Amino acid sequence: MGSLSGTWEIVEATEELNSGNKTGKNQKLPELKLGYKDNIDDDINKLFESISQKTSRDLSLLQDGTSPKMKNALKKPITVGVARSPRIGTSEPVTLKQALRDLCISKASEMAAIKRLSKSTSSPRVSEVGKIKTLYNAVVAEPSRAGLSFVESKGTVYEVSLVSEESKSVSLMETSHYCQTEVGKINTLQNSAVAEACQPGPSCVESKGDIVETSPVPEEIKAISSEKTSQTCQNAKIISTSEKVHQSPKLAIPTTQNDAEASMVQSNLVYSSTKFDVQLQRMETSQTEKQDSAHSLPVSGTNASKLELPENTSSKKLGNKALVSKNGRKGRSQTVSSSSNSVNVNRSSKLSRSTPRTVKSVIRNKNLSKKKLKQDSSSVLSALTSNEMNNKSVPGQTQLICQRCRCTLENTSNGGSQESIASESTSPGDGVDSSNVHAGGNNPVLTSTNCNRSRAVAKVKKTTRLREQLEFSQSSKSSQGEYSSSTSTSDDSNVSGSTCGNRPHMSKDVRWEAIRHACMQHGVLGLRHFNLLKKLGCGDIGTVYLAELIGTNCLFAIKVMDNEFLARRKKMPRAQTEREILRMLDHPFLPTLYAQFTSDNLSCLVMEYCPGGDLHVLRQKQLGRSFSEPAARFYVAEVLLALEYLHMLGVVYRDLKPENILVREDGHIMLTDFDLSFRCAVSPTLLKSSSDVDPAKISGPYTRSSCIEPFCIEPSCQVPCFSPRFLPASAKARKLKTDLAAHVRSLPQLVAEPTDARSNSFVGTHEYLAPEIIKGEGHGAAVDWWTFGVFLYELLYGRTPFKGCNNEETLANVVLQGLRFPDSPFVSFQARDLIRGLLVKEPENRLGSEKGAAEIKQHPFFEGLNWALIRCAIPPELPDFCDFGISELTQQGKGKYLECNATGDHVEFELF
Ligand SMILES: Nc1ncnc2c1ncn2[C@@H]1O[C@H](COP(=O)(O)OP(=O)(O)OP(=O)(O)O)[C@@H](O)[C@H]1O
Repeated sequence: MGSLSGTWEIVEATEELNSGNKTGKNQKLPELKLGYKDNIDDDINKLFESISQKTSRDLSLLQDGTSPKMKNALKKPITVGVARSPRIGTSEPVTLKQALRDLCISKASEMAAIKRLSKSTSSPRVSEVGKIKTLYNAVVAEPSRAGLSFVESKGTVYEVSLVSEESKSVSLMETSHYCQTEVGKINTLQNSAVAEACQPGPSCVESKGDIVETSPVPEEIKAISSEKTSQTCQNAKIISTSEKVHQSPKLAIPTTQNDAEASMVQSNLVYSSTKFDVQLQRMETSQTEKQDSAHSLPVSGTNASKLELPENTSSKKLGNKALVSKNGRKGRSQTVSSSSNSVNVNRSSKLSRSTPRTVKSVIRNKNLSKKKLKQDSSSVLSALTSNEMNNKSVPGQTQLICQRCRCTLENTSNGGSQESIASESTSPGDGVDSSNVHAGGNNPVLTSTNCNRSRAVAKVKKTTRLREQLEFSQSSKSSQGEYSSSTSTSDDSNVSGSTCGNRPHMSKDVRWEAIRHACMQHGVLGLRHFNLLKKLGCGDIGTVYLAELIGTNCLFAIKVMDNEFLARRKKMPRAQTEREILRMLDHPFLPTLYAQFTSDNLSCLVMEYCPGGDLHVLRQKQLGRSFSEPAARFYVAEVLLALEYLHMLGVVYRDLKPENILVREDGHIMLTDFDLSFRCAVSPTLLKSSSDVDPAKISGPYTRSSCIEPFCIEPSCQVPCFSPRFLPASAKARKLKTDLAAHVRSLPQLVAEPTDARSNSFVGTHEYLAPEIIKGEGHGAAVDWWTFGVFLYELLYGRTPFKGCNNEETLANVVLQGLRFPDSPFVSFQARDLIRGLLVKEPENRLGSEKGAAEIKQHPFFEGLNWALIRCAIPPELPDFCDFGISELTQQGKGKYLECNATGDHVEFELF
């Protein structure tokens, strides 16, 4: 045979087979026709037989000196029933040797594949069956590992719930049949993705074409607590690669970190590729109804997170499957498919009103039960807020009081509504209090009809109860009242009136009572109801006075702004911004706005009074004009929390400096002055942090030791018997700490601060301006981390780091000069390291630019700090803190600083 290989040709010619030997030349080899319907073994056998017969016959002929005519005949194409190429109708000449080799290889491959399959299903490249089996295994294995379970079949709908390790009850029997189809492959792919999403670890699913490979989940990740698991389960990453195009589909289901926010689960599926565009989309195809199966996983609550899988499609369409999240169709999740060649990674996700991914079955310990309770409360609260109380809600008690304030209703109907945080919300109704709403959520609007009011009262009562419940569950050991992450918005009117509101963290404040009482008594609050005692200071847009609400012994700081002046100087927008931001705030380290009104073209903001002066003045009073490190740490920590909160509300502060940090009566701080802030949208995102930690940003001991609250383990807390014998206790403690720190860092991180916000304004204070502002490149939230670094520097060293002889030089230094630390006073490595991380000139490399305050909080400078209880921490001692008694102030203030005609409408006093 070998000697004749060059003379024999086998040409696939299906057409010729069908047309019945048009040339007539093939008639000489009819026995080589192989039928499509014969099985491959028969075909091969026949082929071999024919070839051997012909070969021996021709050989004998040739040897006998047969005519060359016969040789030519042997070169004619023969028809082979089994097409080698999918291009049917075309002929491809193939040598006999090749054909035989192909056949043999093919056969051998088949055999080997079958053999391999019988041993293991791990190799998906064997055949379709192999692939499907592999995929099937992926489905079976992954959910079971990730705590997913299939429960019921509902047509084509896959319901996938996220359950923890404990509740893994997998009913796999129902899944077997669907894996026999291409739909099964798709479903498997998707389920793998979902399963991966629930993996409490950083593993990912890689899909290469039809093949799904699932990386194992590290054991230590599995071992995290179920609470952490549920958090972790919100994050997922899928990397899928089709044959030709690499894709990076991402399934990200970010969730909020705190309990109140946990009620909102956001699903964001980003699945992009060029050829393998994947959308989650239901495809109604009757043809495949039989093939499809649905598997629903047990979910607690009525709203499971559902993924709806496409009903069948042929394998050719696999690359273009659309996977649809049911949530997405309900508007709960976003589905983003990329167009070709663009990997659309939409990391941002919007908080939706979706029902929380509850995991009742998993909640076994008390903590989780509590958390669940809180989630339920908050979800109900948020539901009420969004659905029932939209534009109507106010806390019950205040509502009742304010109902009697005719002024309130008049003001409401008068409009005076101004744009507020939420686009849909307006907040008229002066004299009406605020309601507790989620940040950036719905601001209440009180309607003027009694009917609506009474309905609102009922709802508000309900909400108040819920909020109390929530507050109760959220309360810490602090004796200083409740803290809630929710925000109150006060009413607003630039016409006239007043605001009496109630903010959770100040709900027991007597000043609220005083304001309410005044509201009831006078109807409309105005300047005439205050004794202006002292001018506290004068800013760009207004003057701040210390004032007493007449007859109440309650002191307030009233910021008075002349509207005409503002309009002339085009500063109205700044005043407006400040007013809007103040209305949103409800935080212990940010000012509380008690009321606002307009009198005689003067806009007035009634705020909490801080008798401790500002940090700039306080610093001057320190020994060496700088704060000790513990004092500085205390102040910057509180400022950090305030900034974090502002960022979460979509406020980039931009004007951080000691002058704007006021000291409260109790020694804690209050960040004021928001007229230079800018507001932006925030899209809370859950980031995987293990790979996200950029070691370049953090040097020094960060990698070795870090505050890992709440798992922080001091060496003194070590239980010696838990330490391995061969390790000294301190080494063991260090190792444990490092492990835990690494573990905490590997957990997903909620980023609820604006990371993409942009502004081009040139605002700030020279010595505090970030390089990107000076360069006019556009800036975002990272400017606050720059100023935070300058602020810390100034507190510790008594001067700012880039100060020049004049403003121009200062600006040049900010952009060009490297950071230097003076030799004295002595400042710890950790403090300098933090400053170094913050004062990075490129905003994208700056500490905090990626994950916001959370990134900064983890810095060793704050090690051991109990962030949650910082309000209970004892503030630094205040030097000769001069707290005027109210009577003294009243005596001092009357007529001395201001001339205020309290009885009439006309108010005269020095403004600027
Ligand atoms: N709630 C308050 N309690 C005590 N003092 C306050 C209070 N709010 C403001 N002040 C003081 O009043 C002064 C003027 O404050 P204001 O915010 O109007 O101006 P500013 O801080 O100079 O900012 P800007 O010029 O950007 O408006 C400040 O120096 C501040 O110390």
